[in-house]
Amino acid sequence: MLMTHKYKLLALLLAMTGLLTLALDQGQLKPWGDLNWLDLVGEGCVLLVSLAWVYLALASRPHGRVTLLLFSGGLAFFCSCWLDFLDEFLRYPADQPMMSWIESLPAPLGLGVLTLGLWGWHREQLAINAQLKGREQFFREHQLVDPLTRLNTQPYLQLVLDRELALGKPLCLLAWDLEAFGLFNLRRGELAGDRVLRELAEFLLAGLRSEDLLCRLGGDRFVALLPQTALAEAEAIGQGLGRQLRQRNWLGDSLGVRSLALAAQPGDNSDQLLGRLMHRLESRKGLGPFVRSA
Ligand SMILES: Nc1nc2c(ncn2[C@@H]2O[C@H](COP(=O)(O)OP(=O)(O)OP(=O)(O)O)[C@@H](O)[C@H]2O)c(=O)[nH]1
Repeated sequence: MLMTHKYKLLALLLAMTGLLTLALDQGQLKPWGDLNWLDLVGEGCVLLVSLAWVYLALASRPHGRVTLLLFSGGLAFFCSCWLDFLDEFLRYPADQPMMSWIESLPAPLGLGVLTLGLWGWHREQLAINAQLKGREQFFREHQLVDPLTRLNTQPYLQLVLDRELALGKPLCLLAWDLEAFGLFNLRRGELAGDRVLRELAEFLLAGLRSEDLLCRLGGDRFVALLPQTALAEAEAIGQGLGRQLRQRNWLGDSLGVRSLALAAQPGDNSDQLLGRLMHRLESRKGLGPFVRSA
């Protein structure tokens, strides 16, 4: 990510060398004995922190207005800190206040712009949180995310399931299993297989309700947890999605999807419930898919 911002990094380097040249031109080196080491360490730390802000903003963000605000604000603040630091080594003539202005002005300006950028980042995060609602529910633990589909994985589903079952809330699971996916991979290649998995994840996510939690259970299986849902309602949701799936050409003409709904029973834990679901899915093999693309 950092190298996509090479022009911003270049601007930072230019600002640094420009200010260094200006400071050396305007000031005179202090004698070694006049250096205040405590100030030097303090100013040095602030300088490093300001540099870390710029680095973190650039390393974690793509191009865009918010990134530009964060970078410009961070850069202005960094310039102030840089001159403050150089100040410790240089003495400027008392009758030339220019260096003191250049040193003082960018800091408040930069912090203002940086705050605007953080506000933009906050609004962006709210939008992303809303988008993530169907992918994560109560825990944010990103080792539990499948790198291909960005859906949560089985351990995460079990955490949420155990929590819901312990509360005694009624719920259903809705599962999808690609039929003959291994063969599809062999014929069309793994990359085409990956694309189908990603498309299916996006499709299911878009079709489920915001309170449902969709996870990938490894390989070609997806399971959604439908809280406060009766079996008939879960089956209707599954059938509705199945009808829409038939129109999707990315499924390919050789690929089908089995789908199954299952209600939690009183006293179930996540192992028992998922075990029953997998057993029922397995026993459907060979009976033909619920959904086959047109
Ligand atoms: N492209 C791709 N394939 C995967 C991925 N993970 C698992 N697979 C493949 O998914 C297939 C799953 O095999 P099975 O569970 O036997 O399923 P199937 O081939 O659809 O067979 P049936 O379910 O019996 O119809 C295997 O061939 C795996 O190699 C992945 O991330 N990407």
